Amino acid sequence: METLMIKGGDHLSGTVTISGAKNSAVALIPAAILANSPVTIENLPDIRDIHILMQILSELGAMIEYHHGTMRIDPTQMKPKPMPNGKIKELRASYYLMGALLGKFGEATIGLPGGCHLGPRPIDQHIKGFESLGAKVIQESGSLYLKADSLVGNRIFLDVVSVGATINIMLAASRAKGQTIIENAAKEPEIIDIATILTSMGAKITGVGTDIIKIQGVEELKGCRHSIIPDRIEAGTYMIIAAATAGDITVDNVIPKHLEALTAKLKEMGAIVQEKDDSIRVLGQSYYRPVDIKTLPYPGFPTDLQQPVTSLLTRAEGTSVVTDNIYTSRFRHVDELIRMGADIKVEGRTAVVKGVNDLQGTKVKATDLRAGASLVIAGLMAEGITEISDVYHIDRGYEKLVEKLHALGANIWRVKDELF
Ligand SMILES: CC(=O)N[C@H]1[C@@H](OP(=O)(O)OP(=O)(O)OC[C@H]2O[C@@H](n3ccc(=O)[nH]c3=O)[C@H](O)[C@@H]2O)O[C@H](CO)[C@@H](O)[C@@H]1O
Ligand SMILES: C=C(OP(=O)(O)O)C(=O)O
Repeated sequence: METLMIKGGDHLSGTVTISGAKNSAVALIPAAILANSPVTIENLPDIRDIHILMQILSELGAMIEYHHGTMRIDPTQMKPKPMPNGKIKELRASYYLMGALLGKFGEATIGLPGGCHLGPRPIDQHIKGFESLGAKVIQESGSLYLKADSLVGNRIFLDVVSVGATINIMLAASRAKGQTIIENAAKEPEIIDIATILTSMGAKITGVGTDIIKIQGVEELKGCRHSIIPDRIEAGTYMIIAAATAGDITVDNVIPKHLEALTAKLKEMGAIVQEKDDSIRVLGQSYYRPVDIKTLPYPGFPTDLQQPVTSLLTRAEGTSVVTDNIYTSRFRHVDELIRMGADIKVEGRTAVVKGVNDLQGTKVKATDLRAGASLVIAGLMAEGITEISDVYHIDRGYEKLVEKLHALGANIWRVKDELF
């Protein structure tokens, strides 16, 4: 176990290059299972979730080569082995193995997924989708057993807009007989990335990026080469860091359109944000106006940036209201921020953030991935030294965090925890 140490107060400046998107990568790797020849994925982030998925696929018999962000997955020798426990529970995205294995073998036995604790995270819409395609789904002892003699396309209306269910149904439906129509589909950029790889593999998909996606199933999917889109959540985190440290950071290798909701809020607060074709420069200020933030499915404000932006709002002069409409309890960072001197009250899905003069460094704990990111931001703003424990959560989503922040002038380092 490691602790992250941050000596706050520096104005960060320079250029940071954004890695490939975690939430695309964790779906693209399972998608590769569907091919009948090797798939090569480029621009993979070097993060914990990717290493865990690689181990899971190897256990299932895939041959994997991985060098410098490029992974070659040969799925031709894979077998439908049950995966009830173990690594499956270490990440949320293991649920994509359900759709991918169902599409490839017509069966799968997979433990229920893990991921960040943000309140209940049911997968009923994934199950509804698989059942609509003709699969029998049984849940028993923490695992799902899925079986279909043949998958047949259908019309599926999602009761909630779900990123995971949309992608999972796309994976299975790519190999179903006939057409599947997903209504009330999610529109996140990562969904377009998955549709792009499936299309390169030979699938016929239209409507991605709208709330009606049509998938015409095909008999075979072939190998291909694919490069992952930039991680808009990592990019957004560095944009917030620029604002929080009154710095001047150019966030390079991004798709500025993916970050419009954050850009608008940073400008509303008073930061200067300059967009170019594939970079965004944020010039932070010493004074910020308070703003209200409501998280929504894309293109709304992303829930994954709610925790990071809450840290920034502690610097605004006045009261901001943050409402998370996606998760019922994504506020575990708040107690830690309060320990650092923040004035925040949580009621239900809403956090009321009153600006304070300064945060003070102290010992805090990363309770989940973006809670960890919010504490890093708070630590960079705070007086004195902040010690963040349970860094493994942060390592699920941020490639080379310490190195990237160092290069921007941050005083940040890792220490190995004493065993006793
Ligand atoms: C690996 C990955 O890509 N994770 C992202 C994905 O998670 P994930 O795919 O789990 O999130 P969903 O979009 O599915 O969840 C959105 C909302 O729908 C609810 N829901 C979802 C599925 C379901 O079957 N039933 C149901 O009720 C969830 O509890 C949540 O309240 O999208 C979230 C919303 O942008 C992000 O926070 C996560 O970073
Ligand atoms: C919630 C997140 O991840 P996961 O869905 O993998 O838990 C996240 O990336 O902020």
